[in-house]
Amino acid sequence: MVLCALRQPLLRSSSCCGTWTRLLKRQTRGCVYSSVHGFNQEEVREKLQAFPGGSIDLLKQDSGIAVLTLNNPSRMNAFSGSMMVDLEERVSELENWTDGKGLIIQGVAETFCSGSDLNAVRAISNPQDGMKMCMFMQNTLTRLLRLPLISVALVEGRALGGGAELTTACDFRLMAPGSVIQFVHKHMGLVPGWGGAARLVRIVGSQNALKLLGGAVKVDSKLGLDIGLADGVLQARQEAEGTDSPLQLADNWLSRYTKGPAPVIQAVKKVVLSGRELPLSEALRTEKDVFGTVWGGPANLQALASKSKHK
Ligand SMILES: CC[C@H](C(=O)O)C(=O)SCCNC(=O)CCNC(=O)[C@H](O)C(C)(C)COP(=O)(O)OP(=O)(O)OC[C@H]1O[C@@H](n2cnc3c(N)ncnc32)[C@H](O)[C@@H]1OP(=O)(O)O
Repeated sequence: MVLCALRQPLLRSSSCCGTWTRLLKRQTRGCVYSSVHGFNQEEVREKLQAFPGGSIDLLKQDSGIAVLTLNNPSRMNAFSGSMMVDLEERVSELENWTDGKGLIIQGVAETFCSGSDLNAVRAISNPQDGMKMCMFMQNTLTRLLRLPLISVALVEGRALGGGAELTTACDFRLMAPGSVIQFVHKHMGLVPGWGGAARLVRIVGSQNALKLLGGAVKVDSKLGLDIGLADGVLQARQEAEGTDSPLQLADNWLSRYTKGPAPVIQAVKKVVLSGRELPLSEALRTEKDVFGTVWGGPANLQALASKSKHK
């Protein structure tokens, strides 16, 4: 298996500018589907742009933690076609963020995401268009999960359908009180198609995944913690002034894992990613390669010089 995120630096350093390079990068970085699979990214992008609405906004903070915000409040942050394209573009930006360490994904208006925009879904309900959208979103969410950033979905309100799938493309999920993650696909006569089933099995195991998909179960924060879908629950927000917002709480929660130099944090994500996705021999070789990028590096030499103790 090709682990694209780990190989990107090779692509970047050996390529020159120009349209061909950009096209090649876009096709190969997609990881799961390319022209070999009859997938034409540019064609699908054009089709999706015909269903506009909302936006995906990216804020890269000096702390090295970026915030990606789903912004389509009149539709409970459902994914319009143009938001799918936006997401792909924001992921490209993050792939090129050398100083990045962490990522928080949230929705505006105290809710996460109600899945695909049903107006767009109705318009492309034929199998051919459905397949194209599915391949586009699988590519984007695979690249999102493979970013060398430690990512967390901040779930407030509802994460439904494709919104639930999006949470599985993050390393962690934090649930606000009263929030729900629900794979409603069965009720829509569907199964997940954005890679959500494959990822869910890896997060909660096949027994729990079968229950969640087969029963379209509403996962609240308690159940989420019990089965390992949630990694933390935010405290109920006090109305008093000075209490942290959910985003501040998520930022604090994540910062314990992103504290340190970017190359080291990125290396941590890369070795875990390769362990998670690759057969053991390949994961070990990748680990060796990643180890080589930090051994004798500035952070390593500084730690050696300071004779640090780990009491
Ligand atoms: C299944 C797989 C597929 C994929 O993977 O691609 C999908 O994701 S399909 C989408 C699955 N999601 C849904 O079916 C959600 C349907 N909506 C609801 O269940 C409710 O709207 C809910 C629970 C999100 C919110 O209920 P509430 O009573 O609090 O509010 P409203 O229903 O009045 O919703 C407000 C406003 O938002 C519009 N809305 C909500 N979700 C969507 C959506 N996914 N697509 C388009 N529009 C959506 C809703 O129609 C209301 O609009 P209004 O103009 O005020 O009627």
